[in-house]
Amino acid sequence: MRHFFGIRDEEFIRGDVPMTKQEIRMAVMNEARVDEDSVILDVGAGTGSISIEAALGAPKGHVYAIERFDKGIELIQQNMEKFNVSNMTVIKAKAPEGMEDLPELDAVIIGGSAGQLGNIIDEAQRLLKIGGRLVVTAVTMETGSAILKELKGRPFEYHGYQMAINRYRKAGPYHLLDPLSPIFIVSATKVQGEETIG
Ligand SMILES: C[S@@+](CC[C@H](N)C(=O)[O-])C[C@H]1O[C@@H](n2cnc3c(N)ncnc32)[C@H](O)[C@@H]1O
Repeated sequence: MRHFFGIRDEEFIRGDVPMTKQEIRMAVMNEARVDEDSVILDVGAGTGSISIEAALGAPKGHVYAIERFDKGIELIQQNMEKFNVSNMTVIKAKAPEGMEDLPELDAVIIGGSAGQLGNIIDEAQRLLKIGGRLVVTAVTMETGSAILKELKGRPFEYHGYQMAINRYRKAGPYHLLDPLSPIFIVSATKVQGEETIG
């Protein structure tokens, strides 16, 4: 049966590793154009929420999840088991390490880079098909602006936006708004030739 994106946050097994929230995850899946046979790389996979959604949305494809810390790797593996996901390979490495031997990719999603953004994008550029998608998220203004700097002069067409989600929270008979951390999303498509601003 087709997977409809939008697993609720509380369905994931979580620790103290930051996780991409449902509403943001949906935007990322949409920007990554995850299809049933997509081959996807998730860099900085954290608890695995993006990797799991992508793997369920690409049952004939494959997801590679790179995470540098053991506590994340354990959560990713637990979530794979919980969601019965087998079309996924977990790689413990600090990217761009771990990207050397990957196959051609339809999408690369970057949710963590630890000072390696330029080197990770170098590898993503090499691995992505023409028409493949690069989706980068950032919560700090510094990383948000580093993404734009790193895309300059590269063969990607891109657009971006900031998402600020305010969730309903019940307060007695009323509803208040609970804000999530605003996040920058830059969504790029690999093209032949030089960069253009979309
Ligand atoms: C904001 S969290 C990502 C959350 C994830 N998308 C999820 O839904 O659980 C960022 C993660 O990236 C990892 N990370 C940061 N830089 C990395 C790198 N260069 N290689 C691999 N993992 C990295 C961090 O350890 C952290 O778990």
